[in-house]
Amino acid sequence: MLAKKTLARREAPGGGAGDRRDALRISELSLAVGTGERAIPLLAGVTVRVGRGETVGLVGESGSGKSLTARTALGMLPRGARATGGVTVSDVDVLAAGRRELRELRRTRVSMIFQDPRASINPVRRIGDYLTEGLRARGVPARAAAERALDLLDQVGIRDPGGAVRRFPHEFSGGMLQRVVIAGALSTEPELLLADEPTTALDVTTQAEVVGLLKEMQRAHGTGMLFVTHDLDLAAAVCDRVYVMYAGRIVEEAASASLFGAPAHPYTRALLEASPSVHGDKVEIRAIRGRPRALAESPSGCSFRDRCPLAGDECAETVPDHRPHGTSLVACLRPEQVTP
Ligand SMILES: Nc1ncnc2c1ncn2[C@@H]1O[C@H](COP(=O)(O)OP(=O)(O)OP(=O)(O)O)[C@@H](O)[C@H]1O
Repeated sequence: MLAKKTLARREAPGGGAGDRRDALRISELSLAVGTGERAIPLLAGVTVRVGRGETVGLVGESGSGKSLTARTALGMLPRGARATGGVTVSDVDVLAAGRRELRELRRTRVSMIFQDPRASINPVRRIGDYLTEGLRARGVPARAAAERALDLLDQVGIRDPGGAVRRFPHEFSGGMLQRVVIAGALSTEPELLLADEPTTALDVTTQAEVVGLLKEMQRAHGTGMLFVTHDLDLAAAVCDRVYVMYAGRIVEEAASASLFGAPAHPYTRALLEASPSVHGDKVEIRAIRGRPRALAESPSGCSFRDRCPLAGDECAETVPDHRPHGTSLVACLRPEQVTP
């Protein structure tokens, strides 16, 4: 009942996929820790946009900067980090926000789901308290918050919500607990959901159920979702658009269908060739040569050039700008050699 009311309210001002207002806008974000000669760059010129009701993937190998990028939307920067560029959630300037404003932002507009649900829930608090605290903090009366918790548990497929609210986290399996976390993340009807490898710790069947549930809930609530994953199959199945990260930079952006069908960056192509099922009937799996690099240790010019089969001398000279190629925006001097 409550969910339907919520839905109506969300859709009235043009919610869901039709809303053009961005849930998240990261513009030319650069991040470094340390100062002077000791400064270590972590991200360079990262631009990511998530529309309301849109699911946007952030993919790349371990250490490429996916989590750092996602966490900036919550104002969670590494200790001593300096950021330049812009990070806006709805109309809030995250980089300029004070502690109180950030707390408010996290309480009302942005939620995050991590890989391990047990890390997000206090083990000694009952599920009911976990679900109602965000609502209570927003001024929802105790009784209405309790009803809403039951409703949310029902929506995420927890049987016997009345019993579940009295139980503790250890009484749930990993998959069931991740459902509870999803219910908690959506309880405050955030405009933006950051999902950082939300299914990596789950077995394959549970993974599919949780992803299906996330999509369904996200659509119903008109929430924008930034979906961080190293799993291309999952990104292809879940995301409308995808950004590919390498060594602290975005190297390609495209609609999901075109990115996985016709990659324009040699790194995207290499990732696809290293992933058996996204690549369909091409059964030969080729590991990407060399190892992924952090931004601080990447070569001059294009960061990928020491692993790239297409690299030439000019790739060492400058960091390639993003330019359109086919339906992608790609940071490569030779995309026509990847997709003619
Ligand atoms: N506080 C910090 N100080 C220094 N370096 C950091 C800090 N936090 C992250 N890094 C480095 O920044 C890079 C990007 O880290 P990040 O966690 O964003 O990668 P990721 O793409 O999410 O990888 P994974 O899939 O393994 O989580 C890594 O090389 C990491 O070691």
